[in-house]
Amino acid sequence: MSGPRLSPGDTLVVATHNKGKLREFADLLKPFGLKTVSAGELGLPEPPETGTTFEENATIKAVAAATASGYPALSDDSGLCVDALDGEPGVYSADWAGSDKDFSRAMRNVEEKLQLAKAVSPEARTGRFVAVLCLAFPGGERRYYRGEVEGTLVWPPRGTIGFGYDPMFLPEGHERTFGEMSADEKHGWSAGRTDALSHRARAFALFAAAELQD
Ligand SMILES: O=P(O)(O)OP(=O)(O)OP(=O)(O)OC[C@H]1O[C@@H](n2cnc3c(O)ncnc32)[C@H](O)[C@@H]1O
Ligand SMILES: [Mg+2]
Repeated sequence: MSGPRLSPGDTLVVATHNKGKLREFADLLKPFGLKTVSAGELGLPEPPETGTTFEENATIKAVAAATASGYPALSDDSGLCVDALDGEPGVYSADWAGSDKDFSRAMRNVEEKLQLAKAVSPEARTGRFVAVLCLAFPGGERRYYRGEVEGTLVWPPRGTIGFGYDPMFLPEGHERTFGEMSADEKHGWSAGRTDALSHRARAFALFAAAELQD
């Protein structure tokens, strides 16, 4: 690959203010020997996410962090796309929880809209989690990695592990929601593997293969 590279010992800014994502990135990045620091630890503000695609918002967050810090930065823009709701909440997944980040309310909102759409059977309640990672360098170079996982929206929510919409999301081929899975089970990935389960771990596996191997 041409352009700037990441090497063991380098500092990488994890350009998110979401504690759930930060925990997951700490797990995923652990084997690779980078020095990681979060945007919050650096005192960086949360940039307004004015894009209409995951790629645009991931770019805004990574470029802001790389520019302000002078280090390479990895952002994650993600969300839950529900088929019966024409892909909503999608890039607005965080907004549905309001300024107090109340995801019980956000999940109830999804459920109410599914009821209005008469989406009752599991086949009518399909959707996916999407994550787009942007790796941005202070010099302007950017690279993108995307992961998706298909699943079904269940009601009532199940489990208290994880964050966000996890308790409502039953990944295809599994019997437990993300809210009932340990972090390792939700990732479904460890260093050296190419497969993964969650949208974030799938995107991360592509990032690791491209950016963190010799
Ligand atoms: O922008 P940053 O600072 O990274 O944090 P955020 O929470 O605002 O993140 P997004 O803008 O990407 O919004 C995505 C929302 O989608 C939800 N989401 C994304 N990945 C998820 C996951 O693995 N499990 C549950 N919910 C998830 C979560 O609630 C996020 O708040
Ligand atoms: Mg956000």
